Amino acid sequence: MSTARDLTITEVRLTPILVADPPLLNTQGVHQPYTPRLIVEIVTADGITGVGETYGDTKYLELAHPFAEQLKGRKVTDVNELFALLDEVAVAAARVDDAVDVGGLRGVQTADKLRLSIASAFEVACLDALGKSLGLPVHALLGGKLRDTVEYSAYLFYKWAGHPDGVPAEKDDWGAALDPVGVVAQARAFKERYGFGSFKLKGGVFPPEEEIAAVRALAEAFPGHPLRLDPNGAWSVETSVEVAEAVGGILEYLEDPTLGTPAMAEVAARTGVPLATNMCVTTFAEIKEAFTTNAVQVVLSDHHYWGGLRNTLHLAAVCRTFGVGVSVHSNTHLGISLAAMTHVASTVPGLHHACDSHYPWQSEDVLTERLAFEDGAVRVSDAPGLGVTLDHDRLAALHRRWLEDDGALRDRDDAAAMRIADPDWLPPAVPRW
Ligand SMILES: O=C([O-])[C@@H](O)[C@@H](O)[C@H](O)[C@@H](O)C(=O)[O-]
Ligand SMILES: [Mg+2]
Repeated sequence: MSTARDLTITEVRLTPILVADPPLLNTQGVHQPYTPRLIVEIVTADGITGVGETYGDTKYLELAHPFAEQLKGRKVTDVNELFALLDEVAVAAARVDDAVDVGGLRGVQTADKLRLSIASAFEVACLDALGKSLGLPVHALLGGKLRDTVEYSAYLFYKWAGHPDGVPAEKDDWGAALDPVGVVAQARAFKERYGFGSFKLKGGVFPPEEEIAAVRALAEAFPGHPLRLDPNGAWSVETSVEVAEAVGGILEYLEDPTLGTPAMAEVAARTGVPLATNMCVTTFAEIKEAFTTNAVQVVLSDHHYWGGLRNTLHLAAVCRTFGVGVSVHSNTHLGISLAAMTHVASTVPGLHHACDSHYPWQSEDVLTERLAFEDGAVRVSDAPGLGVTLDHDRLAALHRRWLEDDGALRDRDDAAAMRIADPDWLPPAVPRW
């Protein structure tokens, strides 16, 4: 007996929130005490709700609202149409500078990329709703999981013990990490708490010799564990080559040592150390130059800005064709996105590198139950949809924080956060070293 379903979208709810974030350092500055995210809920005529999550800065919100309007009356099965509608969402010229996005260190900021960063949350919400309606997990809608767990890497950051005095913030229990001893202690805590077997250090914060020392200390403390270093393009080609010569032999890969595909190609040619990126290949248009010049050996897909889970699979197929590895990039995110990342990663053939996730740094979430890392991995859910449940009280509380903010925190700005501690701070000119 067939059951008639009505998967027409009757309501789309957009809830901007601010979530607590520890004082994590990167080459631009430091994370603000609260960071914006956008939670998307899509409700069908049958009363099923699908959820998605993406960046929540103003430039994304101003696109999400008109896009949400266009979705009403369409069906959650019409995901291709959702992407066709994207072109109709106007992006203000001021938002497009084709320059590196200083807030997120995730490559150039084009109109398409901004649109895709919104569409991805709607795509995930549609797939969640469709999965719930069919009684199937999202991975089944993507063709089925190839593994039962997805491995993640510990994401180590140089970090202050707390946000500057007088700045309203949540406390964290990770302590400071400002030298090799601190970085190794942080790595131990990650391993003890979550069982991670590989480590990525966010670099570009201190002069390269200090970061080389930290990587060597990690290698000594955790022999045989894969290590990565990611200075977000802070180094010149010469500095990148020097670092590669110093620690290339103990790195699984070096991530975005320098900015731009030609410079990455030069480092790759001169060192032979595998290079990964979430900065120079961030759109389909950037693939040809990077792959034909052997500039990168691993692309880290961020489903938010690549345009969702299906686009991540398209990217994985292109990477496979060129013999380039693929894995998952992370910026600050919550459990909805971790679930989405885990579903898609479970379906990618030949996933040879542990994925990135900031999730352990997020003490707050909008779910009734947090996702768990066991032995450094997240179990792939077989429950319908993403397998997560929104906690409406938590969502409301984090939205209230966003409403009460005077605007200072609604757009991530790591340099502004650094200026609270160091009033003369400006985002460093690149290359910084
Ligand atoms: O959160 C950070 O400070 C990271 O640097 C983030 O902004 C990057 O997008 C990212 O984690 C990366 O791998 O480049
Ligand atoms: Mg990176």
